Amino acid sequence: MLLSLRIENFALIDTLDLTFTDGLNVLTGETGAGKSILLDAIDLILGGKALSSMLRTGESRTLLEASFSLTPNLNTWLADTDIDPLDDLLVCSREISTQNTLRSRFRVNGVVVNKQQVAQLREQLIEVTAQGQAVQLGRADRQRQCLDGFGGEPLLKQRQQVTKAFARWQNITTELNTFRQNEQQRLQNIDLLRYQLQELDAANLSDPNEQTNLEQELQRLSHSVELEQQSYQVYQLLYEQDQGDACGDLLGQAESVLIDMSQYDSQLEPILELVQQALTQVQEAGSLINAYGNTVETDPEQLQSVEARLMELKQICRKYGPSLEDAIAHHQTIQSQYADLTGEGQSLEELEQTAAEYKAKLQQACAKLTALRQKAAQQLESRILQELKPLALDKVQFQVGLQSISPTQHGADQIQFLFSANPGEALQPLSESASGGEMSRFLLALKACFSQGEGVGTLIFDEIDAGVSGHVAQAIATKLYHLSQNHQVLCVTHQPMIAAMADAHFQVQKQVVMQGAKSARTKTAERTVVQVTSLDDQQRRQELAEIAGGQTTQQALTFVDSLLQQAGQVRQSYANGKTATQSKKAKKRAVNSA
Ligand SMILES: Nc1ncnc2c1ncn2[C@@H]1O[C@H](COP(=O)(O)OP(=O)(O)OP(=O)(O)O)[C@@H](O)[C@H]1O
Repeated sequence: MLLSLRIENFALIDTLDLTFTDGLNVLTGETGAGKSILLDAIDLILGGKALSSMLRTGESRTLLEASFSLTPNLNTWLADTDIDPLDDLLVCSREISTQNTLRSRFRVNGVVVNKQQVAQLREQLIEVTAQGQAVQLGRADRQRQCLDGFGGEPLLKQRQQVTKAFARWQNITTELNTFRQNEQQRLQNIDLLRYQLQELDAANLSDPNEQTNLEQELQRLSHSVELEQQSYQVYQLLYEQDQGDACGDLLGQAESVLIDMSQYDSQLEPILELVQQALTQVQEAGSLINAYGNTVETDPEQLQSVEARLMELKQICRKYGPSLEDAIAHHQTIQSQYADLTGEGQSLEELEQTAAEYKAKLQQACAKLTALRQKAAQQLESRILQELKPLALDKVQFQVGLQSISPTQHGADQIQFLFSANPGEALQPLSESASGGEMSRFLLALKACFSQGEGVGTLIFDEIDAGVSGHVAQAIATKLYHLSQNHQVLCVTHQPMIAAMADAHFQVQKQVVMQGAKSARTKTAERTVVQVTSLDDQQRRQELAEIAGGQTTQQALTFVDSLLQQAGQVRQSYANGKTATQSKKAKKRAVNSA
């Protein structure tokens, strides 16, 4: 429940402190007096859109603060958010400043909070019903929200299921369409890769040095005759010269001479050693070249096969190289691309099957939602009719039309509120057939349907009585009073009958005052100021007379007294009804326990 409101430097308000009561709080005042400014302040505190034009002219900072009584749910929210209760209060404030840019800060019990947190609080603290909502209520989406809200937790949960199922079905449908578009390209790619794979598989590539090795072998095979002859020539030079001494013979001779010499001079021994090593190496080289010469042979078949393989590798490298190493890497890459494109991913058939399954699940979820909506629609129809009856609409017909449409994220139902205020006349869409006053009462009845049990603490009505008069206004007054017995109600009205039902009555006035003269040179200037007075009984009679008749004549005051008497009767009959219901319940409990 809203306990108090403090406003500083906002629109036409300098400073304002208001204390509210439980039950029905009524704000009255002439048109343009500033009633909506107060509601705007409450809206801003709880997350409404801030504009720099909202600040009091000449001021750069506004402070708005509302105190609410705590409820178990609010206590839980405070505990979850790590904010301490403040003397059993919840104090929400908003500071808006305009130094260069518009800045705004929300606080709860002095702790800075963000907009989402304020939005969570708002759901529990206030619900505003304004004239503009009549237009919104004509919209199909708003009517759907109303019906779903009325259906409660099970219906809202099912709607979430539908939203999830729809998102899944939409995703798979997009995937499927993309898959279909890509299919032609995919099949072409598979063909191309298959051809390349066959070619590369056949080439049997594994060693990146194969080409270099084969080129060397080619040289050897194509010069085998020369190599054989030259090997023999080298062997002779080193080892067995036909004519003259071979290198080995000459080194042997040098060795003998050096052996003799070193008998006389031991300094020659290292030289002897070098000659002996040279001799050993020459002998080894001779034996190796001899062996090599024996292996070299002319092999035209091998030469042909090397040439053919080299030709093949060159072609492969031209297509997939430039080097053999690149061609081998390309082979590995296309192997995995081919695997990706063929069968290892999802096939078109699999995707089509999954899409069909998701669609069936979506349809099932929608069907369940439709069934819950049908049930909720029946209940809402009878509840609305029940609530409209005392609002001087006892002959009204109301129906919630449900028409099947293709599934959407909100289900597969087109919802339309159908209404007829006049007996014998066909039901028409609410937005087309209800008059302004009928729409206001419909809004009020709808609010009443939602307002039983736990819910928001404060219901705010901004001129819900627009366009009505006489006994209809009285019916609205009675309904507002009934609502105020379960919730605190804050109501802006021009109707004396509604104002007469108030538990607390505030008069909003706009005055022009002289301000300034802070120094001798400063001129005084006119300023418009909104003031709010909490009326005592006497003041209240005067204000009621003012709004009833426009002047406080004796006649108007007599009318006001009759209104206050009528209000007393409404209170009394509500109290009697409540007592009767309570004793009925007590009796039932006694019977049950006996
Ligand atoms: N941000 C603002 N700055 C200055 N003046 C403003 C601002 N907002 C509203 N006003 C003025 O304050 C006055 C009160 O406006 P408000 O809408 O609160 O009146 P009201 O009492 O709700 O009137 P009605 O009964 O006609 O709806 C009007 O003269 C309006 O032009």
